[in-house]
Parts: sequence; structure tokens; C-alpha cells
Amino acid sequence: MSNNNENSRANNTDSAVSALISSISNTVNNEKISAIINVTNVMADAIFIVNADGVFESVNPVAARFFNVTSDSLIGKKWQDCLQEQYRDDYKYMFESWKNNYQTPLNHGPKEVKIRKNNGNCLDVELSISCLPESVVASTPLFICIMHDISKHVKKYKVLENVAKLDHLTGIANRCTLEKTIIKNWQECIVNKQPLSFILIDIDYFKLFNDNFGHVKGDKCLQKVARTIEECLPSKDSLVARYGGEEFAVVLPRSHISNAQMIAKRIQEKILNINFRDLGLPANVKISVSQGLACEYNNQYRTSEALICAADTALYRAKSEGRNKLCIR
Ligand SMILES: Nc1nc2c(ncn2[C@@H]2O[C@H](COP(=O)(O)OP(=O)(O)OP(=O)(O)O)[C@@H](O)[C@H]2O)c(=O)[nH]1
Repeated sequence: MSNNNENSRANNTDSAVSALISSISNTVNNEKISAIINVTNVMADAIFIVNADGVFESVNPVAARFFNVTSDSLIGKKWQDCLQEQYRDDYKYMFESWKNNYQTPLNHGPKEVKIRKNNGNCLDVELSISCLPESVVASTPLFICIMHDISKHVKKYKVLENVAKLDHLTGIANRCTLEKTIIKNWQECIVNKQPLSFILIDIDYFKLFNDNFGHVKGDKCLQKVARTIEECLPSKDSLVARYGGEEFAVVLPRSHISNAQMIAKRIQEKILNINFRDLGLPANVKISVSQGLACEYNNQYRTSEALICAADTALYRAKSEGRNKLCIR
């Protein structure tokens, strides 16, 4: 480290220490606090100290880097204002409640939060807050806050989460997500006495498509079908998932059978209109789907599995009655 850096760090430390000490008039153990601040200033973790009003008393160089400002510029400001909006009120409330009940020590976290950098960007951090003991600060409560940058983990977690939730080929929900979604919607719809519709969609004669045009084009066809179904869904609550091979499932919460039937018909028509010329196939190559629809309303089915079974039976009928057909259970 250069002498310049050492000098500037020493100056920062001195100014932070004197700012803190001058602001804490009743503290009997100023030396201890200076020692703590001196230690935090050379630590690799992001550390700041706030008072009971949530005002920054000291910010070490690593924490200042997290906020993308200088340590000095934060002193005197409310630390909660450096959090992303959605977390601010929780922490304001935490400090307010603590002030009304001094007896319980405020020790919190570690908890994942997002802080706001000076440039407007957000940073994912894990934050813990600990009340400094009375042996260090006699009359003015101070809190030592430690942050760890977890942005790389959050990014990796999101990637893995998508791998776990989505079907690799089509990018729509996979079977596991479908099952979780049905269970969640089943409970909500039963409790709120609302309908829940479920459609199973199976491409007709898909083996022939693969045999005639190859599996690579077969894969592209599955992607087109997934996109087409997705485009027909009415709201964000609805879900299309890959149920298996060339079979798809649609969950329509709060959808009565008439509405679900309309959506299924739209899917049927749009799939008939898919063209494969971009895959180098002749314009007359077309595919169709068979669909089975079932709707839970007024405790018609006892379980979500029974609802799925009903849609499956209806799909089986659609296949046996000639395909390119929608059957309702
Ligand atoms: N390209 C491709 N083909 C798949 C995939 N998953 C399943 N398949 C194919 O889907 C075909 C399904 O064939 P079948 O179960 O006989 O059904 P079908 O030919 O569509 O006939 P029906 O359903 O009775 O109308 C098989 O040829 C599978 O190899 C996949 O991910 N990619």
C-alpha cells in the first residue's frame, strides 16, 4: 500500500472517529469506540455504525464502496434511506419499536436485503445488525452493521432456479413447476370458492412429424407449439407447462369452463395455423392438437390429481374420436 493511501485512510479514520465521538456526548468509553472504528476501518468486511435514530455514525471504506460514496458523505444521514424502497419501512419500524422498548437487545439478521448505490444501481447484501454492549457504550445506544456482498450468489441462484423451474427445450414451465402451481391454485380456488380449469394438449401424430422431418425439426416444432399456447393465455396467473414429450398442460385459475373452452379453441386454431417454412418445410405441412379440458367448481373433484385425471380422460376421448378435437369432462 502506498504512503498516500495510508495517509488518506488514517485521515478518514481520524475524521470518522472524531465525528462519532463529538456526536456522542455521554459516552464514557470513547477510547473503546475509537478502537472499534479503527479496527473496522482495516477490515475486509463492509461495516458501518448507526445510532438509535438510524443515523450513520461511522462507515468503513469497504461499506462506503458498497454505497459508491465516500465515508464522510454518509455521516449524519439515515442509513435506511440507502436501502431499496421495499426494505426501508421494515427497518424504520424495527428501530422505532426498539426505541420504545430499550430493554430487549436489538440483534438482527443476517438477512438478505438490497442496498441502493449512489449511481442508482442496487446491490444484494446480507446484513446483520448488533447492538454494541453497554460495556462499550454506556448511555447512547449504537449498532454495528455488517454487510456481505451476495450479488454473485443471487445471480447464480437465479440461473439455477430457472434451470430447476423451466423446461430446457421450450423455456416454458416444467412438470415440477406445473405440479406446484396446481397445488397452490387448487388450495386458493377451493378456499375462495372459485373455479380452476385445467387443459391437457397433445400434438397429433407427432411421431410422424419426427419420422418425416427429423428430431431437430421436431424439437423446433415443440418450441413453436409452446410459444403459440403461451400467446393464447389470458393473464399472468395462467400457466403453460411441458407435461411430457409432446404433451402440454395449461392451468387457468379463476376460469370457468366456458372461458377455458374459448381459450382451448383459440389454441386449437392458432396451432393449425403454425407454418414451418422458416424450418425449410413446405407450406402445406401442418400440425393439430387434441385437448382434454376439466374444470373444478363447487367441489366437483376431491383432489387436484382427480382434476388432472379428468382432463386426461377427456384428452384420451379427443384422440379416440379422431384427433384435432377438444373434449370436456
Ligand atoms: N423431437 C422430439 N420428439 C419428441 C420429444 N419428446 C417426445 N418426442 C416424440 O413424440 C412422439 C410421440 O409419439 P406417440 O406417443 O406415438 O404419439 P403421436 O405420434 O403424437 O400420436 P398421437 O398422440 O396418438 O396422435 C415420439 O416419436 C417421441 O419420440 C422431444 O423432446 N423432441
